[in-house]
Amino acid sequence: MIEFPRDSQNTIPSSSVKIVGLGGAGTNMLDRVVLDGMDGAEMLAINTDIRTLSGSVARDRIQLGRNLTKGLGAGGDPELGQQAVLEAEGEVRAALKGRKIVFLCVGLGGGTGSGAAPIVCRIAREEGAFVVVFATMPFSFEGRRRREQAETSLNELAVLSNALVTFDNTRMGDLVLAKQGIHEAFAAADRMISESIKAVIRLVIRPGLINVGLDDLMTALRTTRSRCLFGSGIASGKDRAQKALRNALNSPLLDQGALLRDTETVLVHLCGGEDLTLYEIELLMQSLSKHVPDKAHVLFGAAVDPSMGDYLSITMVSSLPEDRLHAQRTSPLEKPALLEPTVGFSVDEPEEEEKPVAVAAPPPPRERKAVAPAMTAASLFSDEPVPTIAEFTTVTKPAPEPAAVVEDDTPFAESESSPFSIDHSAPEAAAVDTSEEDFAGISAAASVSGTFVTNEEISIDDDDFKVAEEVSEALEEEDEEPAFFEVSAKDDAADEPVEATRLEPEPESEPKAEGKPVILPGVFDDLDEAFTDIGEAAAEEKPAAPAKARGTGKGQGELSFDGGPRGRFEGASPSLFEGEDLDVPAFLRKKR
Ligand SMILES: Nc1nc2c(ncn2[C@@H]2O[C@H](COP(=O)(O)OP(=O)(O)OP(=O)(O)O)[C@@H](O)[C@H]2O)c(=O)[nH]1
Repeated sequence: MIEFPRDSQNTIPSSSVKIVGLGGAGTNMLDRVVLDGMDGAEMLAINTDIRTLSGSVARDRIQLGRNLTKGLGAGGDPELGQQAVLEAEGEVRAALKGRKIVFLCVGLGGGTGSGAAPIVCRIAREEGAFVVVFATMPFSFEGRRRREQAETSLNELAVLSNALVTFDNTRMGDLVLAKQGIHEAFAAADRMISESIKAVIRLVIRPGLINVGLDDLMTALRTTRSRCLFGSGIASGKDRAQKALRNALNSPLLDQGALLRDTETVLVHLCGGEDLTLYEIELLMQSLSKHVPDKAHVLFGAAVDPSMGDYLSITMVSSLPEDRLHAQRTSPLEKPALLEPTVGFSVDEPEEEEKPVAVAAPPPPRERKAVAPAMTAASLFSDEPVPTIAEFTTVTKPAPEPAAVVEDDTPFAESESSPFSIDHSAPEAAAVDTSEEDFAGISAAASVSGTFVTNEEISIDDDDFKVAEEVSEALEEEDEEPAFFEVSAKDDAADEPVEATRLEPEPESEPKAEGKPVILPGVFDDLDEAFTDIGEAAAEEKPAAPAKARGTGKGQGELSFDGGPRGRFEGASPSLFEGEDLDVPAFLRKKR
């Protein structure tokens, strides 16, 4: 059923809207909103950390815990964050007084955000505001403690807020290439959150032909143990309605549209320029109805905004009970390879639509064998250019803990402010506690790595995706033995898929990693760098890098720069490309 709410009194004046950024992450999100340009709302930054606070572009700022934390952050302790906000309760209350709607942006997992968010939320509600919380959950690599702190705070916010929109940083991190830095992952998350906030604000404050009110928003975002689904898309030109809808359905928070299939209520808002026609609206709503259950309650709003020009935007907001969300996530995606990921509002680029997704593949000259490639399902969806040289590296599974995974709070506890300020590009700064054993394991693993070179681009079809998914799943299995895959390239012109066959570990004498470290795709650079530094140190007859950050370098004596270990390719005829033996690991070839 489609419902057309017509009560224009239900919308609120923009002067009554306040966007609050709380804690380090919240302040960064708020800054992103300000920098992206958001009219019609006041911005307020709240934090314990005076350094981050004073760097914020928000006009209004409140420092928490002046006496308690004395300008420093809460050091990852929510208890401290809670006491700090209670110290400034009067100031917070005064700043929120008279607001009709408050958007609270916060990164959960740290001390200030997790501890103070429920209290700020309560104060805003007591002041009569409708409170929408945008909260991020920590990356999985941040460790269990942060995740638990985030969950506790999230549960409180679910009860206290009117609407809760949750973003999983890990999930949004999938939007960037695995090898890109954590800054990129945070930036991608912030962009998406900023677009979501702007879309929701537009939805409720822009006067429309058919208005959407706060009660509609509340209906769409029921809070008790449910998570928000959100998608928005924008397009112009011919078929703009269809394209905008497709872009919205591609939003990662809708799991490429899959999550809508189980929803009960969807709020849909369209906005176009003065040439927006009823016919377009009807077409779009008809298409949307194919993606939601027949019984779904569709709340609909539309607005004409001359500044949209030829563009048409669609915003969809819904929610799904958490148990169904988990069930959905464990079921396989249906057509993932055909959909491109979008970050919040995506502008349709018709020329790029036809391009096949490209992935580097091994060349045909002779069938090559390699062990678990650094290829994940996420990397297949990335619209970043795909390299033509794909490095395939041994990936072994953890026992007991992966070397590159941080299980405690160390990197953030060490910093008084947002982890955003950590220089992750410096390997010494990263909390990679690589043991001697791990390092030996990594050397052994690296010695059997190979490199494939290709100039070809191949298109990915569903079968190829399944292969990638299988590889990806193997990488995620917790209690597995080392996962080895034989990867072969077939002739794409003949429309044959890339194949990856799981291999049973061979009992031969080849050195295998005993410590079973996980080499995550994102740490390849660091490892490569570590090897390079050790190689340089050896060449200059200097001691290798300090053991704490880099491992001890044990086993490096076996690595020779002349010829180099050939691992699995030992004895095979060399694969030469532009005078280089591709069977020798790349980091060794660099040193020649
Ligand atoms: N999206 C996004 N998430 C961030 C950013 N910085 C940190 N986070 C996430 O937010 C969580 C909380 O970090 P902060 O906001 O810096 O911590 P805090 O709430 O200020 O707490 P304290 O630092 O203990 O005072 C982290 O665990 C990260 O998962 C950011 O810039 N963007």
